[in-house]
Amino acid sequence: MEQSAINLTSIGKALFGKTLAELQALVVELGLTKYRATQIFEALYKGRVESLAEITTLPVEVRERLAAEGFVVGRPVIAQTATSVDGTERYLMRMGDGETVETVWMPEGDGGERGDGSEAAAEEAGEIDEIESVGGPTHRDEAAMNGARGEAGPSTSSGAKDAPDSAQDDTSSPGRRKRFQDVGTLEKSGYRRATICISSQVGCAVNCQFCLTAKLGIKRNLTAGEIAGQVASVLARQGIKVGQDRINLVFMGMGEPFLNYDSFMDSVRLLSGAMGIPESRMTVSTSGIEPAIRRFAQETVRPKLALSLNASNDTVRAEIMPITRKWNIAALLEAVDTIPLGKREYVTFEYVLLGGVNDQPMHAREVLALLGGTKAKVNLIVWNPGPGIAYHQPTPEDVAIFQKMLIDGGLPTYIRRPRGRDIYAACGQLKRTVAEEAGLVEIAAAQ
Ligand SMILES: C[S@@+](CC[C@H](N)C(=O)[O-])C[C@H]1O[C@@H](n2cnc3c(N)ncnc32)[C@H](O)[C@@H]1O
Ligand code: SF4
Repeated sequence: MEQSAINLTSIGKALFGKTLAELQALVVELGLTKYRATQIFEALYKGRVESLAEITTLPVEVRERLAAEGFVVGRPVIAQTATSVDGTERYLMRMGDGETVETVWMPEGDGGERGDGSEAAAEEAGEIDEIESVGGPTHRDEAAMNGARGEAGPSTSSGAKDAPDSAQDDTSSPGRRKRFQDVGTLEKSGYRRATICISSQVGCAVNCQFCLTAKLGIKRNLTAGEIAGQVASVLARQGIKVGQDRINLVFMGMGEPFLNYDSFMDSVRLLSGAMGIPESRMTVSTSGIEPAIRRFAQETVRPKLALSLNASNDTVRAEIMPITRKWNIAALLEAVDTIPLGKREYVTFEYVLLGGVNDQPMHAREVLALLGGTKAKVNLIVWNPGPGIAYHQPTPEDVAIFQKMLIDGGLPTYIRRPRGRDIYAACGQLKRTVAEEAGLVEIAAAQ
């Protein structure tokens, strides 16, 4: 790995993240032939090189010229790792200017992608071979055409299959063990399946009261190269063969992707166009930035959308997510309605269950009133605790009742499997310093 990739203060000299057109402009400016840009492009995104020296398709003098001009590959570097008992790996990713974010590797995923209409979810459920991604009616139109709530959604039995595995991490249960054995089986059958959770900002400005990342505040946006580069670094570490292995991406790590919209969307284009991961295998989660949701609805290439609803009315939501005072639930749902959905595509509504705050039957009824009759599915997330955050986990009984009420009301409802809670890698736990300072996580230096 080139030393300058770590010490570089200017991230502007990073090649990783540049489009082919940008690389072409760059090489032409240096007086090199345009074809060199294609070689660099291939090496960066397909060859997964970490340093200029590894771009052996380029003549030595061209590599030296690039180095002399200060250019580096500049892909995020895995500086530290933590491994969970459940197989999840959490990486501390260091950027060119020394800032760090966290990225999570989840063999087999966390269930967050289930039932969202994505290719991955549908294949997993054995529903389809192929899926239409954009251009259909909006989620309310489609539901109306189906004539019934949740008619096109996963069956309630499939929701029940993900049964409340309680508010506790249950990695010792036979069911859980079987899921991990399945990874080995998949490997033997020739491919691997995993989900990578990506960060979009260093910290976050949104200040959700239940989220550990919020405690960081916002330091800066990540560039498109830094967002896509997290994926490239993890794929390289895991030896993943894109096109053969099944990789899902969730933009659910540190930060609010829709407050870094342009870089987020540029990274989507790099990941799909240059790195070959279809956008139908990507899901972006937003806390609800209304103008950005409307913009997202206009994109021709876009991931699936997950909206962090997290409360059934504006009063509770404003308490736990102060951003609700800017854009309330009604405004968010109207914006979501403008998204043209594929035939089997759903909008996911994430709902973090906080004991005694938003997890009671009256809240479930309000959720049904908000989302009933739409092409929505709900992902319940049992709150993951963090130091200094004074919420409680819901009881397993309350989780079960909440899920059953939504399913009975016609909303496909899943419970997200918590991954890597023991290493602070689960939803909303990505805040390295707090966890480490509290002595809760053992971090190993990356090999
Ligand atoms: C960490 S956020 C990142 C994406 C985006 N900023 C958002 O809020 O949707 C991903 C999901 O984690 C949820 N979350 C945050 N803190 C959590 C916690 N402590 N336990 C469980 N889920 C949490 C959020 O509500 C959101 O649905
Ligand atoms: S839940 Fe999402 S938007 Fe809210 S503070 Fe955490 S990362 Fe930011």
